[in-house]
Order: sequence, then C-alpha cells, then structure tokens
Amino acid sequence: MIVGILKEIKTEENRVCMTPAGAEVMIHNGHTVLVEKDAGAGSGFADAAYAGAGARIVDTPKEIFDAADMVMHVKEPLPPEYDLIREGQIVFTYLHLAADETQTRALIKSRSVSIAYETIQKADGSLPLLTPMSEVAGRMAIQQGAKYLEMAQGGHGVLLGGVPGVDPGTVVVIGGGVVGVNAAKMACGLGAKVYLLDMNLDRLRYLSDVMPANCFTLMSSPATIRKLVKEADVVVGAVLIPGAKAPRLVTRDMLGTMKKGSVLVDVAIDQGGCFETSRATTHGSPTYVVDGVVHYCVANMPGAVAKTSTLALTNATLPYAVEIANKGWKRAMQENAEIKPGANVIDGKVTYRAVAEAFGMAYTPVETLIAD
Ligand SMILES: NC(=O)C1=CN([C@@H]2O[C@H](COP(=O)(O)OP(=O)(O)OC[C@H]3O[C@@H](n4cnc5c(N)ncnc54)[C@H](O)[C@@H]3O)[C@@H](O)[C@H]2O)C=CC1
Ligand SMILES: CC(=O)C(=O)O
Ligand SMILES: [Mg+2]
Repeated sequence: MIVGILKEIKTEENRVCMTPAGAEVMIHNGHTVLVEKDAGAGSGFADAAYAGAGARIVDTPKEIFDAADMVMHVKEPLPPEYDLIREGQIVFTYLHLAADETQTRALIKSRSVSIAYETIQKADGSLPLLTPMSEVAGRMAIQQGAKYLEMAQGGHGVLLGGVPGVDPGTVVVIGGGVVGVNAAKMACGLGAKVYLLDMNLDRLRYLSDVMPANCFTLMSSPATIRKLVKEADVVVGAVLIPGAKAPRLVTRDMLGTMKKGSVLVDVAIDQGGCFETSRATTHGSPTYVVDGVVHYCVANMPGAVAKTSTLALTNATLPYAVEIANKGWKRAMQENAEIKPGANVIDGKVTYRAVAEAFGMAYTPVETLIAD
C-alpha cells in the first residue's frame, strides 16, 4: 500500500501523524511511505530523518492525495483538502464528525473510507487512539486554567494552590474519564480544591479510591453542576458520549451565576462542547469572554505541546495503521473488532450511528459493507 503522511494545516497544529521511526516500521511491512515536505518539522523531525528511514518526501498535499491508498493526518481534513480526497481512499485521522456537518457531507461526497481515530474502541469501551491525547489535554487544561486566572489574562487573580493562610482555588471537572482524571490529578497536585463529577457510579467508586484527599467525587446532575459552578474558579468540560455531540451541561443561565474572571476550559469542544456558550477557538486566539467568564475552547490542545503529543499519539496509532495497511480496510475491520467502530463514512454512507443521528442522516451498519 502507498501510505501518505500529510502536513497539518490547522492553526498552530504542530503534531505529525507518524514519526520517522513509525515510517521505518511501515516500510519494513512492505509499504511505500510518502511524507509531505516539513510535515514533521513542528515536532522536531526533519525531512532527512524520514528519508533516512526510507520514506519519499513530496512537495504538495495534492501529490499525496493523488498517489496514496491511505492518507493519514492528526486533525480532520479541512476545506482546502475536501476535493483532493479520492473515491476509495482510506482517510485515517481524528474526524469528530458529530460536531461538523460540513466535513461529514464532504466525506460522504468523496466516497472515501474515512476511519476516525477517536471511535476505534476496545472491548472494555476504552478508546485507545483518543486516550493519549486526552491525557495531554487533561493535564494542559489545568495549566491553561491557571494561566487565565491571572489578572493580566482576564482572570480574577486566584492562585490555584493558594498559600499558607489563604484558601486554594476551586476546580470543578465535569467528566471523570481520561481527560477528567488527568485534569483532576494536576489540579490536586497544585493544591486546589477539586470536584470530579461523573454519571457512572462504578467509575466514581474507582476515582474515590485512587484520587488524592483534595479531590471530591460527585454524581453529575444538573443540580450539582448548578451549585458547583457558582463556587468554581476553573471549570473543565471533560465529558464524552463516544462519537456523539457533547451534552450541553453548563447553560447560559448558570454562566450568569459564576464569578467574574473565573475560567471555563471546554476540552470536549472537539465534540461540540459541553457549555452552552462554547465555540471552538484556536491556539492563535484561544479565549473569549461571556458574562465576565473567560472561555478557553481550543479543539486541538495537544498541538501546542507537539513534541510530547506526537510521540504519545503515534505510539498508539502505528499498530492500527500498520494493520490497516497490511490487510486493507475490509479485512482489518473483519478481523479486528477494535478497528471496525472506527468506520465513520464509507463509500458515501454514514457508518457510525451517533454521527448519522446528529444530522438526521441515514445510518448504514458497517457490517453490511465488509461482509464477503
Ligand atoms: N480539545 C482537545 O484538544 C481534546 C479534546 N478531547 C476530548 O475530550 C473529551 C473527553 O475525552 P475522554 O476523557 O478521553 O473521554 P472518556 O470516555 O475517557 O471520559 C468521558 C467521561 O464522561 C462521562 N460523562 C458522560 N456524560 C456525562 C455527564 N452528563 N456528566 C458527567 N460525566 C459524564 C463518562 O461517564 C466518562 O467517564 C472528548 O470529547 C475528547 O474528544 C480529547 C483530547 C484533546
Ligand atoms: C483528540 C483531538 O482531537 C486532538 O488531539 O486534537
Ligand atoms: Mg472539526
């Protein structure tokens, strides 16, 4: 198979979807790897390192889309790329379609085989290609929250850890999955008072066992969220219903009850966001203010710490990419039950139920497309 490694074009996105070490493994499996010029530069990988691993460097994304059987990215395809995607071409990357109807329609039109990192799923329900970036984004959420609490950044001037004789800040984390637990750990480490909310009681039992004493676990409900946001200095949105649009948990009305200069960090913005007033922002212009509350809603947070993130992401994606390249997408989905739910849009059909439901489109079970 010819595998194409595209350079990211999203604002301030410095990650790359495959390292030179990954390219070497792909090539040892008998594949040809094309790498767009400077694709790895933001993550510290020079073209020469890819060439040394046996990859071919090409000048333009068009050359990659024209030649590759499978194109890989980190972030979703953007409008300048839509018309370059070819029928039958495998597109393997984060897609987050339930929050993006334009992209969904573009992928339908392309008749490509679009496989989303974020819906590849293990039998225990975990999302192995989302987890590493959720670890990064969860940890970053507290760095960002702490920064935007500073007065020069629009915050109300609270130090999350407090100091002897002065109360620490209060952090409310909604969603106790990978993002949530990583955010809560960082906030606890700084010495903040941390509330960690989830809807899953077994998960709350586990969290209450493993988290430090300054982390309080609570069952998530509108009433609990309404009460806690009034006290919060930082609220982190970290919920997920896999593949679906995020539920709106902090409403416009609740926002009005929050402290001026408090900070919302909506990590779930890539699935549409879990605060009613959230809209996606970029690293170039990461925040805006509504009702005096600073909103940070960057949809590709890990892109800002690309050296860590690229390594963490490619550790997770490479085995799946190699399996898809070795077997082709159909056999990979027939033989690996984790890859099958990655199918989002295939040959013009929406094959992920939550995406179809988000836009009232017809749903085609992927099983009907991979049967021999
Ligand atoms: N903005 C960015 O750069 C990044 C965003 N993300 C996003 O962060 C979000 C969270 O991801 P993960 O932590 O990996 O997911 P996860 O599946 O590990 O955790 C989600 C948690 O939310 C809980 N939940 C669902 N509904 C809830 C509700 N109403 N109240 C409280 N909890 C609720 C679930 O029980 C689960 O424990 C996803 O949308 C993911 O795509 C992840 C990485 C980077
Ligand atoms: C998960 C995701 O969207 C990201 O890492 O950018
Ligand atoms: Mg998008």
